[in-house]
Amino acid sequence: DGCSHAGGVHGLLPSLSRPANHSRISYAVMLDAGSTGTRIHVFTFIRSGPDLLPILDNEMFQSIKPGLSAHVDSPAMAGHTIRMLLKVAKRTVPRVEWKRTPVVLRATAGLRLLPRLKAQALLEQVQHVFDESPFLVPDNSVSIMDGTSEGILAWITLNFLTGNLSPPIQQTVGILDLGGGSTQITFLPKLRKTIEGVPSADYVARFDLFNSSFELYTHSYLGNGLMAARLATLGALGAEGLDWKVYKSSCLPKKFRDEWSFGGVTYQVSGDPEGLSGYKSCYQEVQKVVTGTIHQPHQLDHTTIFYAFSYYYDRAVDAGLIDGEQGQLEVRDFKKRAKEICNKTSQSHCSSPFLCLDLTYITALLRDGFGFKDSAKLQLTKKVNNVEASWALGAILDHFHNMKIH
Ligand SMILES: Nc1ccn([C@@H]2O[C@H](COP(=O)(O)OP(=O)(O)O)[C@@H](O)[C@H]2O)c(=O)n1
Repeated sequence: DGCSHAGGVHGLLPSLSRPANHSRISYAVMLDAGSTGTRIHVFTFIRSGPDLLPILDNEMFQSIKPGLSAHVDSPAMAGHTIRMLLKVAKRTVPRVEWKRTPVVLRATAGLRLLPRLKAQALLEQVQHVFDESPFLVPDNSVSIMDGTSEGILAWITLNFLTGNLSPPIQQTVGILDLGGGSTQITFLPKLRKTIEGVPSADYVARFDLFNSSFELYTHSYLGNGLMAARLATLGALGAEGLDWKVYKSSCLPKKFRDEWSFGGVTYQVSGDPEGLSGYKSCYQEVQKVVTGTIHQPHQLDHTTIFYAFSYYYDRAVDAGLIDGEQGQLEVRDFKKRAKEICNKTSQSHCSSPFLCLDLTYITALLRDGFGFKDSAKLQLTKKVNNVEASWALGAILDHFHNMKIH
């Protein structure tokens, strides 16, 4: 991951109501403490009034691996990570603006999965680095974000970047986010039945924007991110990384054996040398991680376009399904490629030993989990107009506009 400059996302404001002399440039820094890495987003906005959405002029982005949870037993390293990333903010934001520029960190599934006190110790290190920094440190600047907010804020980002949030709001896009620890689905239902059919109240989120209230279907599944799903498939979720224990799966190449780490724990993993291999047995294994846990929304029709990012995008690239920053796929394309990779015993299977498992899991999650049809179209996305597809931008917009998410 390198740095990127956004070209400027315009046309989101009704310019009539914006006297030029009242608009000013402001900066905001959001750190995303994910389960597989920590990232910094430095946003440059042109703001004209508290009631209007700002124009996003630029995003500077950089990331560091692994995530903070890998430093669970050495919290000082977490502080070091944050100090390194804040250097990007110092280089990007003019010195005179530092004390007016808010810095915020939100942690996702990696820290949600840790014992409370251990996560707390990591966050205290972050808070300490923030307090020593020259930036504006708002109240509640360092915390673990709940899964519902993660889904809604990513929905806000993608709809802001695709120009769907400027009034009058007509068409919106849905989002599918596949992290390491958790996965999110969020969309604006067109049918009342979708809201009425939710299993519990926390599948519905409301917030206000331009005097309209939105009611979204959203849910975050902790333990169904791609790395957590690997662990669950291997039967190692919640288990310790014991030296003598080898976790096996028919999704891995028969002769493969290696160490694999997630969330600060290292596991011995291997294929099943005497047992089964290939797509069919792999599908049965990953299906167990999906069925019974994922709710199928009443309506996932063809009229709502879903933007799929994070690991959906990364694995589509690894599998050679798309190249470039965006590409359209159907759910059946994941299935077809999963079959090809899992049923192939050649070298390529061994050079990316987890690709069969990952593609098969993505296929099962989309079809058996959420209930997408094979013909459902997904917009695979890394960036829109040069800005990262992530909840980070939505979180900053919420910080400035207080959308009263509940
Ligand atoms: N700005 C971002 C954030 C995450 N990601 C990708 O998202 C995936 C994992 O997300 P994550 O580590 O935040 O996982 P969770 O903590 O959300 O479960 C990785 O493939 C990252 O490379 C990205 O491409 N760009």
